[in-house]
Amino acid sequence: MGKAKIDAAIASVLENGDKAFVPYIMAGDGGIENLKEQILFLEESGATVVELGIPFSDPVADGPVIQEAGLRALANGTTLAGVLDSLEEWKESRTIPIVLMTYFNLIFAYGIEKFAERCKEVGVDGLIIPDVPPEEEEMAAPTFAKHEIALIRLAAPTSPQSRLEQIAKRTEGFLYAVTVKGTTGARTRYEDGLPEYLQELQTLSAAPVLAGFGVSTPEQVKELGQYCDGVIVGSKIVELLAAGKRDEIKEIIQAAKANETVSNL
Ligand SMILES: O=P(O)(O)OC[C@@H](O)[C@@H](O)c1c[nH]c2ccccc12
Repeated sequence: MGKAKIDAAIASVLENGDKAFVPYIMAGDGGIENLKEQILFLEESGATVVELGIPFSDPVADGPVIQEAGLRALANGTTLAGVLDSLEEWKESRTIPIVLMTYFNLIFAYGIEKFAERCKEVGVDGLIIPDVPPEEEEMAAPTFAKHEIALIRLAAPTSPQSRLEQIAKRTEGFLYAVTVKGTTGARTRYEDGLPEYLQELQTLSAAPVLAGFGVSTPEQVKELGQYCDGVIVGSKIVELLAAGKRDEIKEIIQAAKANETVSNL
């Protein structure tokens, strides 16, 4: 459970010569009653960890596709407490680790200690909290550490070197390497110097480095995988799941498995 479960899941794909694949979905998009089936589909399709977004009224780091999914989820009554209850109900049915992506306001309103305890109870293994910078994480990080919940830190191409070092040293579970400046969403082109940036993060980080933001095709998954330990895909998965295009989701996940290289980054 917790951080150790994420560590083991990623280590096992890497030992196999594959890359980790982390799909992001918005909890409650399509109805909270379908959350179990959606996550089990991702598990069966070969995902390594699921990143589960909690809908929020002011999603400052989200691009348009995820914002809309959040609005749909809020419109059908999805709440943080409701998502946690759902995860608890069927926790024995899944083996895939769960990482919640949530803004700090929701955690603060819930109560940091109570939230950490509840995460442990329902089988949440890690957290991504995009609006808590390293300078401010002290108010919550020790509580999550006490409950062995991984706090996954985000590194951005705009972070200065000293900050990247600090983030890479502290991260737990994996290091989330943000590949582009700006919000989430599909892109057709990466920043110049991305391979070097990812390789540098690999040398700084003791934890696996996973790249996310703007990845949407099986080809991009393969390309990026050459420079890091795996990829995270959000907007494209959200879009395909809402459209019922599950075969395309499987193709994207499979691209992380096939251990071949392509080069036109
Ligand atoms: O949607 P993209 O471009 O594939 O990027 C992943 C991303 O959506 C997911 O990890 C995420 C959703 N909301 C976030 C907020 C901050 C950081 C990351 C996220």
